[in-house]
Amino acid sequence: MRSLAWIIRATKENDILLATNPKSGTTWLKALMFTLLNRKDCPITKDHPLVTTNPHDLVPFLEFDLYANNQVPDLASFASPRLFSIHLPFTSLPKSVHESACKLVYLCRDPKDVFVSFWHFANKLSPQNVEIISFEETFHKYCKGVSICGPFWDHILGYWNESLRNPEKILFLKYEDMKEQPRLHLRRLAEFMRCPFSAKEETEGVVDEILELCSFGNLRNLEVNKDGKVSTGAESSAFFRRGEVGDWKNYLTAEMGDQLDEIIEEKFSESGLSF
Ligand SMILES: Nc1ncnc2c1ncn2[C@@H]1O[C@H](COP(=O)(O)OS(=O)(=O)O)[C@@H](OP(=O)(O)O)[C@H]1O
Repeated sequence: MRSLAWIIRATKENDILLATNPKSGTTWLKALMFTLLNRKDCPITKDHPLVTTNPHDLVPFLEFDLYANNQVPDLASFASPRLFSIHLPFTSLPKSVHESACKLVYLCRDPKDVFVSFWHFANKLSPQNVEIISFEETFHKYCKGVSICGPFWDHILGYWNESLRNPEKILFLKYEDMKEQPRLHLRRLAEFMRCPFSAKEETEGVVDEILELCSFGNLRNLEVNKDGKVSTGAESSAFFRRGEVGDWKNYLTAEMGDQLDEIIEEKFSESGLSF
């Protein structure tokens, strides 16, 4: 990842950033946040942008898409409020994010499911002539904190602690909670993004319409996500695997599960966070 001090220096007051550790449900939240924010201009019809465009091309990553090959991307062309995404750890965010009134939504997920999701994703993206990465070796590294955005505990705790200090600035969400009570958390998200549901929308069932549009089953079965590629060249289908809570049980041995649980307990016990 590039040096990031210069990224987001143009952060505006009403920008909204989605921050995640990879494989925590970014694609889902991108779809939900895009749909929430743009629902006046893009009502939920068969012509909705999500029907023809993968969520990653609607909400770009600052570090992987916009700044990857361009030191001065044209951020002004994005409609306000602008919606961007980042995988950066909290400690890598530049001053402008802290100093502006821009808002951050952080989504985390059970690290065991994140690991399994990441391993599948990395193998799916490997060129065919490259040996697929070993499950055991990758697991060993993950437990030691070796992963693309640093130790998962630092990534999560960085945003978690700040969300406790500054709840107006950071909304901290969990994938598992979103799965369990999607309506509740979608309403919280809409409030936080300064676009709460009106009484009329509530009566008309817009909450459920958005959840259905952005559901795993719906997005995965769209042509664009079955056969298409995102702008970075990755297959769209790679972002939709199972979308379940607890799939780690199908891949990690009981010992591996215990090992990760011990690390989770050790790293998070004093934080009030649990998985
Ligand atoms: N709509 C929806 N609802 C619920 N879950 C979903 C959805 N879309 C994608 N997914 C699942 O999210 C996992 C991919 O994580 P990310 O989107 O964070 O990947 S990435 O970091 O953007 O590459 C990956 O999880 P696993 O299935 O466990 O691998 C996806 O299947």
